[in-house]
Amino acid sequence: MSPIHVRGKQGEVAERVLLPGDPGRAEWIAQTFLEEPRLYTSHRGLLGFTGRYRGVPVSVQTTGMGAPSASIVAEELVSLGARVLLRVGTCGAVDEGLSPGDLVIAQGAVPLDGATRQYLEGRPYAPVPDAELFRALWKQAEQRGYPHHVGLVATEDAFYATTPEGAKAWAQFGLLAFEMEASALFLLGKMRKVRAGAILTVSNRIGDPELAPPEVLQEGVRRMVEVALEALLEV
Ligand SMILES: O=P(O)(O)O[C@H]1O[C@H](CO)[C@@H](O)[C@H]1O
Ligand SMILES: O=c1cc[nH]c(=O)[nH]1
Repeated sequence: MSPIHVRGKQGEVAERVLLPGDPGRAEWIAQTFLEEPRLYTSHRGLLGFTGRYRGVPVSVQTTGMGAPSASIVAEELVSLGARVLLRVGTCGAVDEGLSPGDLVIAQGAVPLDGATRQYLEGRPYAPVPDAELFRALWKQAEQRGYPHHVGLVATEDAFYATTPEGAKAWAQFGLLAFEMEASALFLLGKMRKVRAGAILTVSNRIGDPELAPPEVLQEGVRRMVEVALEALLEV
């Protein structure tokens, strides 16, 4: 029997899973990086593929946008046998030192989202990634010399509610960027005893009306996926 949303069957999802928000990115990753990719679910547009990377089974599963959708997908992936959940996403820069196309390796995610709050039932908590996955991401980015930043991100619900002024206020607490899924994935990693991590590409500055030029964004995403796949093989 398949779960309600991720309509894969037992055995169709690999232990190691990349999690982009965007189904187009999932398809591109599967076609560009995986050997013999096979679609196991397309329900609700949450495309999921399994193939091999350097001979090792890897899945790439769309989360959709936001922690409510990502948490549903993560729970169902775990029920299907996933043991490593690695978000490959985009983010809006807060810190002045970040440029479009740079990579951000999340060391923790401030949980501004409602899904994490509901799971925690009001408890204060600091969602952090799996330490070994985090270390592998950092090492792989460093080895390749790709511009990258390591630190705190915030997971928000309302993309358009965050203003440049609001972002500036967060910058004083060391926040690098905003995104919309990491905190719930990190929390679920701890709750369900699987490894979770997140690497992001800077797609814009908070408040920009447009994303970075396509070629800059595409090269950042390509680097992010390369780093993510190599890190996946280390855990
Ligand atoms: O590019 P993805 O992985 O979707 O990530 C970011 O982009 C979406 C918002 O545009 C949100 O999902 C946010 O987290
Ligand atoms: O949450 C997000 C994600 C990407 N870009 C933003 O501005 N905000």
